[in-house]
Amino acid sequence: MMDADYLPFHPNPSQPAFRAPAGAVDAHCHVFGPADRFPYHPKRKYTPCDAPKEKLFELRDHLGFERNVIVQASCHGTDNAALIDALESAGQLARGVAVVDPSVTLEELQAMDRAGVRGVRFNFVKRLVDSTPKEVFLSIAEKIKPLGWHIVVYFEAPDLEGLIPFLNELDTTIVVDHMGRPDVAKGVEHADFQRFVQLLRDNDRIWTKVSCPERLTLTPPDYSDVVPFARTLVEQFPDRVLWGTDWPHPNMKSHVPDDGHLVDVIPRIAPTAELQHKLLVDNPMRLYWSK
Ligand SMILES: O=C(O)c1cc(C(=O)O)oc(=O)c1
Repeated sequence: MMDADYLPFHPNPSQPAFRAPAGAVDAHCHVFGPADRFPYHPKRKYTPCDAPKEKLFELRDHLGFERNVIVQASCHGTDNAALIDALESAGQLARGVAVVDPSVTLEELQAMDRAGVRGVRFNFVKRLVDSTPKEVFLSIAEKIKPLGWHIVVYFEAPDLEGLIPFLNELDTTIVVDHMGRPDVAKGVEHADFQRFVQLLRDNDRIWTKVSCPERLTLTPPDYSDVVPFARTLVEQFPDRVLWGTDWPHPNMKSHVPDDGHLVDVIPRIAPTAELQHKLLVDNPMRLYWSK
């Protein structure tokens, strides 16, 4: 049963005004359960409502998108069964990012690759996971090399400085979730966000998702205070940005985001058709559908 204070995803999101280009990819979303088929992990730090693949694919069509990149969420730990099931149902219309144990075998990784997995996720957010020794992550990074997978990392802005040496040890494409979660109260010019911008300037193998204004805004459900952060990244790194709904929006406290409204933020952060095409089609297709 979901946590007492858990806010389930929006039951009927609005139709976005923004029309996504043909082939648009929701490059960050999750599937949860259903718990009776895919139980939540005993070590999870939250218990969500069920958010099955059927609802995800329904939302994809409702928002005018064509493909999904489904990211393993911490509530399922390293049991990727729900993710794999969704990938097998979607065929070429979905790819995945898994969370694996250091004991994972090459055969298991190859089976995930055949299902559509193209990366692993390293989660550093303390309220979501217990900390994992860097050596463990480095051993996983070694194991995925034969697959040519990339690494998605989820951390908060205060963690960045300490993580930079570790990120520099990962010699594969790295995708940072949700812009590294900047504190929008500090503004784009603050040293913290500038450190993140500099990280991408210094490392052309580091990408970022310009997602989750709903998590970062100080003025929910208005997302204007987050727009300058995402727009800076889209304009400075147009070939290394991805966008996602983050449906079903786990652990939201301030409000239940309307996915149609999230889509309508896109033209504000990617103000030209060319930038929108890179963000929603070219970049995710290059990273997830190039093999
Ligand atoms: O901020 C969060 O609570 C959150 C959690 C997860 C997860 O549990 O994996 O993933 C996300 O992208 C965001």
